[in-house]
Amino acid sequence: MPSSVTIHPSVDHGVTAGSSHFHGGTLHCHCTHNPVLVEVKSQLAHNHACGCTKCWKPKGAKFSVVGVVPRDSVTVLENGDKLHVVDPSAVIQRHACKACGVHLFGRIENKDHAFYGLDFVHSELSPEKGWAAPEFAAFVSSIIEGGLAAPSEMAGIRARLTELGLAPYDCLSPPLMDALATHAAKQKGVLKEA
Ligand SMILES: N[C@@H](CCC(=O)N[C@@H](CSCO)C(=O)NCC(=O)O)C(=O)O
Ligand SMILES: [Zn+2]
Ligand SMILES: [Zn+2]
Repeated sequence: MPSSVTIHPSVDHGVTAGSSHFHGGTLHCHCTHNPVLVEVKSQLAHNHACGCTKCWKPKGAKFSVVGVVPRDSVTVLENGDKLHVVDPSAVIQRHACKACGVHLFGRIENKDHAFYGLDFVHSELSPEKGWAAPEFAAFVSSIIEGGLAAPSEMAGIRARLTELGLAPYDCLSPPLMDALATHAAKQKGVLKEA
């Protein structure tokens, strides 16, 4: 089902299923000389296309594709001195290569955050096959904010995402939004038990 509406190179020709026997691999930045090398000893969870302005996207892509792994499964193996945190004030501390700009991992350091303990990683940076497929599209309207789409294009983009099996949301997926809300309700002591 090819389309003139592009999302991200890894999904534009269809979403590739992941392997249930896959347990991680390596991530490499785009530097040809002394690339940053990161090991991820875990399969991805909640892999998704993200339209937000903060996530790293390959050149020409409207969306990022990003998933989460336990932070303890992430190890910088080579050239870690090239990494810097793109926005220290952001909830997700994105560690990017200063030379090529690729984001190697995004870490949540706020212990009170619902997703504390998880790192956001881009499996397209890995030569290994078997990473879990993206399951939905998040922050779709944010591509307008990022100057990557005109409002008039949004119906076609959402239709293409739906055709690819990536349900389009303007935040995270309902289960993840419920997890954030549940965490907040617990912190406020107002969680209603079913
Ligand atoms: N409209 C804003 C939204 C940015 C945003 O909230 N991004 C989410 C999802 S990023 C991964 O899916 C988020 O968690 N942000 C926290 C952070 O990025 O630190 C925009 O587009 O910038
Ligand atoms: Zn680099
Ligand atoms: Zn994002």
